Parts: sequence; structure tokens; C-alpha cells
Amino acid sequence: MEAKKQLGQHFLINEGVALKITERLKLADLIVEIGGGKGALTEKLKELGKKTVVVELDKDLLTTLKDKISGEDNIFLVRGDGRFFKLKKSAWVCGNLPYNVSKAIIKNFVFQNEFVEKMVFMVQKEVAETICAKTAQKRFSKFSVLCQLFYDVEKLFLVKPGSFLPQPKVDSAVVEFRRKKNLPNIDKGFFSFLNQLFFFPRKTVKNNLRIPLDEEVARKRPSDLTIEEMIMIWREKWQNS
Ligand SMILES: C[S@@+](CC[C@H](N)C(=O)[O-])C[C@H]1O[C@@H](n2cnc3c(N)ncnc32)[C@H](O)[C@@H]1O
Repeated sequence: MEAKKQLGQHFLINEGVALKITERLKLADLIVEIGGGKGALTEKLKELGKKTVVVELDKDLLTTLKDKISGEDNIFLVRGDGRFFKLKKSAWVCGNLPYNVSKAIIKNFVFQNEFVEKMVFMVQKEVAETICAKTAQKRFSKFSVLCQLFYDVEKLFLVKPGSFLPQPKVDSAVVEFRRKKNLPNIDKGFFSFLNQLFFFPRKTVKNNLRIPLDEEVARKRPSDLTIEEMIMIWREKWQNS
């Protein structure tokens, strides 16, 4: 079966990488893997002996996967879309994500943080850098903020194109998300505020928000603010404006 480009199918052929990913999941009770593919990661998850749900969008691959895990009581295959998959109980989430929708999949689980203590994802190297970027760094963006609001994030290691078949044109990296002990006290309104704050990322905070602000803050770009400063502006200025 040919790999489907539109589904970001680059299958892992480096067992060492699969092992390094699953090692981070040893303490999970329930694991959800997004994009099972031909089962490179699923097979290593099988060895952990944890209850595992594998979500795969491509029904042809589900047939391949079913053969690989036959006789396993602990592994459940589901045809589904990682961008919309809803958790009903607490789980640790992992996956070698399809590049084109990796951000949408990550957002889906970030917004279900009450169920997800840990996530380990392989993504394009630049996406990993965006996830982990800090205030004022080149890649610090709205997506970095979304990832770091509820999670401490860490880039674990790089993976070269030769670890996949077919080979992608870009490098990959594995990132870990660990839920923070103290979650920020925000509600849905904060996300509308964030959209407005980053509406024109290159413009100033003042231009984006159009509310009275301290002069020093007003002149900054959105990406020059820390997450704590964003929350403070939202609470003290935006909600009262
Ligand atoms: C990069 S491959 C990884 C496959 C396998 N886990 C591995 O490591 O070899 C990504 C997998 O995600 C699947 N996929 C693509 N879009 C998806 C989506 N929206 N939801 C769930 N799976 C998806 C693809 O069919 C493919 O099997």
C-alpha cells in the first residue's frame, strides 16, 4: 500500500526512536496514541502492557494494524480524527503526528487538559521549536502560549529524515508536555483576548487591543509579553474595558 501524502504518512522505521518515546509513557494508566499508522509505535506500546487506545483516520491502515495487534486484549483500535477526538477519562496521549495537522491535534488535547497529564509527540522540528519558544524568541507565538498555559514543555530529541519511510524533507523532534501543578485561573474569555492580542503579531499590543494600557506595555509586540503579563492584562485591563 502506497503512503498517503495528504495524511502525512511517514512511517517510523527506527525502533530506537519508538522505544525512546514509549519509555516516557511507562507510568501511564491509559494511553491514547494518535495516528497508529503501520504500528511502529503501537508495537512498542504493546510491550508496556498498558491499556491503549489507537486512533487512526485511514481505514486501510486500521486493517494492517488489526493484524499486528491480534490477540492483544489491552489495545483498542478506533477510526477517528485526532483533531476532534474527545477523551472521556484521564489518559496520556502520544503520537508520531501527521505534519500538516499536528498543531490542530495538539490544540485539541491542550483544551482537554483536565484529562491529560502528559503528552509525548513527534512533530516537525520547527513546530517543536514553536511549542517550546519563550517570550521574545523568534518563534514565540499564540500557539506557544496555548501550549505553555497548562503545560511545561520540553524538546526531548531530534529525529532525522532517515528514520522514516518514505523520508520527509524536514527534520522532526519529540516534545513532551507535562501538566503544570498550578494551572492559570482563566476562562474561555482569555482565548478570545489572545486572538485579539495576536491579531496582527507584528503590530504593537496597543494597536491590537485598543484599550488604555501602561505606556511601556502598549509599545511592545504581543510576543514580547510573558504569559503572566498576558493574563494580567486580560484580568486587569481587558475584562474591565
Ligand atoms: C507520521 S504517520 C505515523 C505513523 C506511525 N505512528 C509511525 O510512527 O510509523 C501519521 C499517521 O497519522 C495518521 N493520520 C493522519 N491524519 C490523522 C488524523 N487527523 N487523525 C488521526 N490520524 C491521522 C496517518 O494516516 C498516519 O498513519
